[in-house]
Amino acid sequence: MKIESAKVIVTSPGRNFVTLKIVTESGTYGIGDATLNGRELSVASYLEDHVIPCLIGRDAGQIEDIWQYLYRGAYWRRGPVTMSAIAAVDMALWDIKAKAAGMPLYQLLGGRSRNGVLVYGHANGKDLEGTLEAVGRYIEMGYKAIRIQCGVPGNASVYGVGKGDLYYEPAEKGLPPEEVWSTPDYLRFIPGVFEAVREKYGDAPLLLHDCHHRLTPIEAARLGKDLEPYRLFWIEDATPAENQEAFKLIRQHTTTPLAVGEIFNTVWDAKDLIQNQLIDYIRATLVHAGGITHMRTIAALAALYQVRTGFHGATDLSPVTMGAALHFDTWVPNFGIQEYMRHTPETDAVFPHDYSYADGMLQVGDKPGHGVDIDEELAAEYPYDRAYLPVNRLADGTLWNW
Ligand SMILES: O=C(O)[C@@H](O)[C@@H](O)[C@H](O)[C@H](O)CO
Ligand SMILES: [Mg+2]
Repeated sequence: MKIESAKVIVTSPGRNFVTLKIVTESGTYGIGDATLNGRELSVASYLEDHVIPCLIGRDAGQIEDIWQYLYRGAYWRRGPVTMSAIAAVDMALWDIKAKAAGMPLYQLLGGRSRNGVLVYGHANGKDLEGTLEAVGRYIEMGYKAIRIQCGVPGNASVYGVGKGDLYYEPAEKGLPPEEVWSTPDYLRFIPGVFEAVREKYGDAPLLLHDCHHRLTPIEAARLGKDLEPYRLFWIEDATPAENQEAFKLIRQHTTTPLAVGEIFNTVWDAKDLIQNQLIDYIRATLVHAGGITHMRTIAALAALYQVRTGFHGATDLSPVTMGAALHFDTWVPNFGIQEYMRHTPETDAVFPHDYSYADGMLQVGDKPGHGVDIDEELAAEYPYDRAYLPVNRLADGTLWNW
């Protein structure tokens, strides 16, 4: 089944998405997500100017060979732009192969390993009262797992406290907004938030929290210890992970489970973390870590060390990633949990899909492929609108991690 054409579709139904569509000579097509929040056009160009010319005429069924060709053949390996481009090709080719086989992608991967995909939603509030109310709303919607982010008194903004409730969009149009951060205020305040949640809603809800790269290892160790009475499911991105050894220091101080990796893009970013059991969940997901082909490598290594998947699933990952990830989640033996930040209705209209939410779980559909499409006409109505993630500074102006 030869690749006849391929194109990149950039659309912005409320936020920017980059999608690759590969069409074979038989007319069967597949789509892949190539969205990299704040750097979208770099991946669009990588695909249009450097990858697509090399795809035309190749056998769409040779998924592994094309993956190796794009990874080794680029000479310059790894990185979010390269690996997001490779991911988009990979997702589209797996979509084609499953459609050609007449089966949903999870069947092609190895069949169903679970009845449904446990997801977590995002309860957040500008203050403790608003956050407690948001947690109640997620419990009423049937969520068993809830991520909790709360405004910190004295701080104008913190990560994860959005403008809305169901939808959280961190990127802003125009140039990067600058935020100010106080770790001492945060470390003093956050344990009390989880104490209040447990007091109000009991021990049953699975509670998660995202530190979003802002702590040093010893600060993360302190927060992990302070949160132990509230038995969190995980704290995420407790400290930047370029130095994977940093997690040793956190691990030796606390039993709060650790998740990391949404900004990872190959197995090499996580190898030492996994092999030394410094983490409990790996957050890397299809769109930024080389697609289904490479995520199988990462998940297989993780399984050897009882590390489970915890795919990133923010709104800046398109429904194409969500759909393909749910097929992976349905199959992968060492599944942990799937993040589920809902997309807006206008985004869902551009990307019709067959996955659905009920009672704290997402279910994949049984259509051949990954079950997500793109309405090109509708997509064309939303031109690209440059937006950036915020930049973070400490009170003295030191540039910090957002
Ligand atoms: O865990 C998460 O979902 C966050 O870390 C994301 O919202 C992240 O900030 C965005 O994906 C960045 O684009
Ligand atoms: Mg995160």
